[in-house]
Amino acid sequence: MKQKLVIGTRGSKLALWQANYVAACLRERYPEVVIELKNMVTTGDRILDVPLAKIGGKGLFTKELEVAMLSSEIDLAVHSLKDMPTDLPEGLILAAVTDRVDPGDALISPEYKTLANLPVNAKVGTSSLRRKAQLLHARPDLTIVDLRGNLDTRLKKLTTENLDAIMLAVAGLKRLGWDEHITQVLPQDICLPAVGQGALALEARENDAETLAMLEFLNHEPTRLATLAERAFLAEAEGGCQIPIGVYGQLNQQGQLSLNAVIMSPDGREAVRDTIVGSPAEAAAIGQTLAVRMLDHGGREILAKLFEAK
Ligand SMILES: NCc1[nH]cc(CCC(=O)O)c1CC(=O)O
Repeated sequence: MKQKLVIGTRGSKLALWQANYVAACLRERYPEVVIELKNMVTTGDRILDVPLAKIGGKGLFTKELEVAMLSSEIDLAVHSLKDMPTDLPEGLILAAVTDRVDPGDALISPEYKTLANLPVNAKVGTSSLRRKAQLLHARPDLTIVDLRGNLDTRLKKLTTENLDAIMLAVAGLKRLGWDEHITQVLPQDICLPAVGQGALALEARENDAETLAMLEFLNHEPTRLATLAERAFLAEAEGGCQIPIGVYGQLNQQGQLSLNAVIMSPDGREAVRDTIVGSPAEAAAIGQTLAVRMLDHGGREILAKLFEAK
């Protein structure tokens, strides 16, 4: 067993909460091991004034941490699984995927509370294409305003930018103890989450058997399998740019893996929805099969138009 583990993390409040959470779990499990945190700045943290969809490129919030891991400056990195690209750099693997706090998306609207209650043309802040498309699908009249920055910045913008509502992940709000701001958790028939939303990913070196073994107890196998299917779906559906996709995988009571997904045009007018159920042992194949099926049933046209528009 290692004497010391260095955890790399971004410096945002949410990232620090997540890294400290993992550090606390490790300290409790291995009281004799020194657990250190190392703060790092990623490209995604540096560029705050450009909509994420426009920066493009994968791994905006992970790359600098991965470089540090490969050079053994840090032993593991804690990320929101949602922010991790589907293909990891050579030599790095997902050592563990934690149980999800909550996969859902929340509406925060102090005045109107729910989506149905928002007045015509209400201004809603989000910088996620996925949330934008699903909001517009349900409410084509809404005006969607770009909203970037850390969770605290975004909450402040609700007031400073005169927005009627903003949308954020339930998980992030809960972790920071800000869930009392939530006025509605959107049902999944209106808004499907992002791939991996709500789960933490522990990334480590593939050849670092000691660290991998020490992290294993943090892995929640049903969540790992469900998100494996979600990530396989994304890898198959995505042509290299951010696209409006929602997907949620879950092990049901019979132990079967079910996956619900939607592919939408950015304006929310076109939508392809589908569901698949299968054996968790086939998680990756299930995700891939669903993506192919949805691409064949209208998804490809939606994506083609998206690329044309770029
Ligand atoms: N895109 C940033 C990000 N990455 C992870 C979370 C929340 C926590 C999670 O989904 O696990 C958030 C904030 C948000 O989307 O509102």
